[in-house]
Amino acid sequence: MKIVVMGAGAIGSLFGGLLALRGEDVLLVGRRSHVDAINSRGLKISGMTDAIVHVRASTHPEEGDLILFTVKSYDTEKAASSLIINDDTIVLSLQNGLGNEEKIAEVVGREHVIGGVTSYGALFLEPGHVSHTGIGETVIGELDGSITERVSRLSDLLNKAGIMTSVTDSIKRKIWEKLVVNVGINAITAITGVKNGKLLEIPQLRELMRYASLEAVEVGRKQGIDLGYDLIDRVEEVARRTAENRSSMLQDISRGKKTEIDAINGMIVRLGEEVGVDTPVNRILTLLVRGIEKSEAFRR
Ligand SMILES: NC(=O)C1=CN([C@@H]2O[C@H](COP(=O)(O)OP(=O)(O)OC[C@H]3O[C@@H](n4cnc5c(N)ncnc54)[C@H](OP(=O)(O)O)[C@@H]3O)[C@@H](O)[C@H]2O)C=CC1
Ligand SMILES: CC(C)(CO)C(=O)C(=O)O
Repeated sequence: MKIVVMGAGAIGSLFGGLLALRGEDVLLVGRRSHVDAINSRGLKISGMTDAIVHVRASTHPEEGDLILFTVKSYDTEKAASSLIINDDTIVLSLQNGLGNEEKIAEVVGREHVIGGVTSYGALFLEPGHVSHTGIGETVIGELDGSITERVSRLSDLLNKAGIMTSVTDSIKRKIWEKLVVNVGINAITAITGVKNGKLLEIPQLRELMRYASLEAVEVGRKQGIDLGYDLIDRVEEVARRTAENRSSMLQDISRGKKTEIDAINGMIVRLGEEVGVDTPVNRILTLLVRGIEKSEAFRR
């Protein structure tokens, strides 16, 4: 199986690197400086995995049997348009936020797309070097909920590479559950500059986190997704488990990079409008993050 990683940044390089370490045929597709570093010195993975992986890298995709799709949500359409697929190609999105699978499906065809969420953690340190920062479950599933041979085969492939993976018949709910966690944690940490754990220690931020998550659960339920209100407590549990993390949105803001706000809190606002649920907390969080993205003063 030829594997192409579309968007070899932090998580894509880690997954591609782990698969290549297991002897899989992998091509990492990323930006020029990262590609050049990998082609000259190999991919360095540090942290929870320690390895130099000799894996091919390019700035342009080639045809693949499996495409691991790991660009940020705002790059989805452009990256999907550059894919080269055959009749049997599977495109597995591991992105955060809502709507990525649909955008990819619009470009390559729905039958090619499998959804995924991962609690693995990775950090892009410098060109040619990523850090493996967290281990968690990866869940994949067909968009229509069927349990197919190809999704089971894909799960086996990832498990063989040491990436703990299971198959679900409700990937949409899994994506929503991860979304609710990101809605609760990411924007508030990005605006206030605190690590995830502080959201539990500072009563005002904890209250805000619960309101933002609650709005997301209400919108999801109105959209017909079977989300329980206990999810709000799970958001707190994730903040506790990742207490020392600087959320991905906080990291993006600190580096002066665009954030995934539109696919996270912004998506709750948009969908809330569609189904008639008011989302004032997410609206303000979205406006603040968009404003900070435009403001030099907040770069740390
Ligand atoms: N990092 C993590 O621990 C986790 C991340 N995720 C999700 O996975 C997705 C990716 O996250 P992450 O790896 O952190 O992000 P990164 O920004 O580190 O990785 C994406 C990479 O793709 C590159 N890229 C974008 N478009 C193209 C293109 N057309 N051709 C070549 N390269 C391209 C980007 O370059 P450039 O930056 O120059 O645009 C960047 O290097 C996000 O949705 C994130 O929320 C999910 C779970 C964990
Ligand atoms: C789970 C959490 C909030 C961990 O930091 C995350 O997914 C992120 O930062 O994007």
